[in-house]
Amino acid sequence: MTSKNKINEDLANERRKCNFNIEEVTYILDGGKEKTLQRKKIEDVALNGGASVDDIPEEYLSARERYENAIRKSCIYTNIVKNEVLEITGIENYGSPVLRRTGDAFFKDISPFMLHLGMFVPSIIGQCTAEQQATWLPRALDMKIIGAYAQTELGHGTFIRGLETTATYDPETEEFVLHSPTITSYKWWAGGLGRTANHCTVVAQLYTQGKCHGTHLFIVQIRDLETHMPLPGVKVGEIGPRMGFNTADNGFLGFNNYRIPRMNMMMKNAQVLKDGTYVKAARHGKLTYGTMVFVRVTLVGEASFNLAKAVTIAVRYSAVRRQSELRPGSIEPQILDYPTQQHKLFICIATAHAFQLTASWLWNTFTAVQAEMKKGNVDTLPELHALSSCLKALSTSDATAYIEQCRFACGGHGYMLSSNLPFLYAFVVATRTYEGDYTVLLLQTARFLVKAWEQAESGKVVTPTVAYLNRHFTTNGKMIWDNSPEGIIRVFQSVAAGKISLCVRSIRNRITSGMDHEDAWLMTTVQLVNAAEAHCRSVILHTYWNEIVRLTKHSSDNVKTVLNQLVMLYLTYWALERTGDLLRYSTISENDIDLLQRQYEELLVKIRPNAVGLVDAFDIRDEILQSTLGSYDGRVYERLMEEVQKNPLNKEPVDPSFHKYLKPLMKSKI
Ligand SMILES: CCCCCCCCCCCCCCCCCCCCCCC/C=C/C(=O)SCCNC(=O)CCNC(=O)[C@H](O)C(C)(C)COP(=O)(O)OP(=O)(O)OC[C@H]1O[C@@H](n2cnc3c(N)ncnc32)[C@H](O)[C@@H]1OP(=O)(O)O
Ligand SMILES: Cc1cc2nc3c(=O)[nH]c(=O)nc-3n(C[C@H](O)[C@H](O)[C@H](O)COP(=O)(O)OP(=O)(O)OC[C@H]3O[C@@H](n4cnc5c(N)ncnc54)[C@H](O)[C@@H]3O)c2cc1C
Repeated sequence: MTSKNKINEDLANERRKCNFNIEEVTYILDGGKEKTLQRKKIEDVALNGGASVDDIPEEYLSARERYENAIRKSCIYTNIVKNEVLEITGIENYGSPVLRRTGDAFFKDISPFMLHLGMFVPSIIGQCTAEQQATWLPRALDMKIIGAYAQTELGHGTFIRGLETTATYDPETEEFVLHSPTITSYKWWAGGLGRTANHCTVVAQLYTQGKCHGTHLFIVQIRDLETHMPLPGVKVGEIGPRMGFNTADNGFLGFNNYRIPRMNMMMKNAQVLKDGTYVKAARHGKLTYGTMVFVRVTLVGEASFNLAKAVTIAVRYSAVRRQSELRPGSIEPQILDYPTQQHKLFICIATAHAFQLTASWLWNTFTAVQAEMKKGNVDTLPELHALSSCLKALSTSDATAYIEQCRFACGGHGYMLSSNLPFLYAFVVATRTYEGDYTVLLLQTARFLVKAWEQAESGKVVTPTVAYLNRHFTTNGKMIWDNSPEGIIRVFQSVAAGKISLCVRSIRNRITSGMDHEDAWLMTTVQLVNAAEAHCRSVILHTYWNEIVRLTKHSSDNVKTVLNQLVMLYLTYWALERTGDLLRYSTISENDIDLLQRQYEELLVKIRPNAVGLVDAFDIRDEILQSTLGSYDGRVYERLMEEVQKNPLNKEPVDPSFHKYLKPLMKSKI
């Protein structure tokens, strides 16, 4: 709770109705009581200065004012983090998602420092040797240098091998010469690059001794540290207004034979020696893509957090908002009482839980794979790549759709920027594209699935996340429908196995009828995306259920009950969404589907009294929510009115345009 105002009576009633211990659920979502306490401590220190409050809301500012304001607040926040938060929590908390999320109290949109922290620093950690890290990391962590991640070009984002920027080694001077040979080779999109960064990670085609060795990463200084002027040979600027990310100064960058020292190549996975000899660390061809894998992993948690924000706003608002009448003359119901509203919102609560628990599980998988790679074992990397790709794709896509659903659930007021829902949508919809487009990433997962299918077909035991493929070859016919959580999960795995099997059959049939492998694959990609989506859905369902069982073992009865209701709602919702698939791949009958529908509607009724408690359990402070509709105290109408007072258009009773344009128009003769 963050508000000291009187609580709206409807919300107060909702909280009285809640029958479970809210803190217990918060601890589960945060990963334990210690983590919750640590988070609260960080939030207390970082937010108690009230630095986040803008006199004029940022949406009223011009592009230049907005950017300057974002820089001002980024510096305030950075100083708080450096001087106060990390003092208490220790430097190891530097990259903590808690810091990133607390930062949302300062920005409705995004900090221009985000890419420095989210990708430049991780690229130094993941792609540099220990010696290089010693040179760059302390300066970057201390914000002595500010970086961006410049990979995408005007002509290519998805197809990294097609990037055109070149880095040609010159052994005479022991330097790389960076060059942008075409208009399409200009770097485009990098966050923080346009106005803020003085350094960046540049991804370029490495040439040495006359041979191209593919894309590699380089640390490049682009601006003078004193004057901030672009250095000679560097052309840099901002790309222009966007749907969101408007305070992130996404930029363009071109080089004209611009020289950097040899040691500015990030050399953890490959090196160029002084004489120009190329030495490859022969472990895995795609280790230079590591920063993207890291960010994809973190984005699953981001999807959960942003959805949790949206549904907190929408559920609280739905408890306060009253509309229509159920019977003539009766009191108007809270809109949260409409089953259709519950149908829109409770799946969002469940999805935020599913993604949060999946994100933690994925993070553990990521760190385990990292540990193996440190020992030289890269065997688990393909599975991590397949998992992080599809989980990034689905979590960002679902979060986008559900945030929009939360906005719809708030009617007209949800369309106001002050609700924060449009900002959340514009921010999250970009995650479906950046760091790997939705379709492209699912096709990466599909490659892995087809290979796993072939292994299972030849009798090999496959890795745990696709172990259901082994079962597919030992069972005959359709999966027996079973309404238990485990039963539903098994059926979803059978759907995935069935779809992968169809893809393999299609590819083989096409090859048999004369197509080459590439065309056969291409013609099957619609099915492959579908199969990868089904696989990923089964992974999420399985992980969510397993984690709830594990994490609620010692919970109080009511917490166990409500979290079980949510996970059952999630399983049932997806079963109903996919009845076509279930009819095709399992023995489910029409009667079973009717039962599922009834079970779903009963779950809505059961969850209803705890809905506000459930969003309170996300424990997102008002400063972070930044919403007129979603604050803890439910003073929705008062806040909407207060916001009107901040509108510069209301400063004067008569707008100057009246005298300039309207009046002459009104006076003019036809
Ligand atoms: C003191 C100061 C304190 C300040 C206080 C502030 C505190 C806050 C601190 C908090 C910080 C926390 C940070 C959290 C951050 C969270 C939010 C971050 C927000 C970030 C915003 C990001 C903005 C966006 C950035 C970008 O978009 S960057 C650009 C991203 N680009 C892409 O993703 C491109 C997508 N394309 C690809 O990945 C590839 O091209 C491709 C995979 C599609 C194809 O590649 P390629 O053609 O080379 O490969 P093939 O298809 O031929 O496949 C060959 C085989 O290689 C395998 N493969 C492919 N990729 C990988 C991989 N990555 N890993 C492993 N293997 C891989 C394929 O599977 C193939 O294998 P096979 O042959 O066996 O099948
Ligand atoms: C807000 C935002 C911030 C960004 N920040 C950064 C940054 O900091 N640094 C950076 O380097 N980049 C950044 N990017 C760029 C981002 O990574 C790319 O836009 C993204 O990877 C998609 O690539 P693209 O734009 O080339 O899309 P395209 O690849 O051109 O995609 C267009 C369409 O073609 C389809 N398509 C493409 N290839 C295939 C294929 N092989 N099979 C089937 N369909 C295909 C896609 O599915 C999509 O529908 C950012 C982008 C945005 C929107």
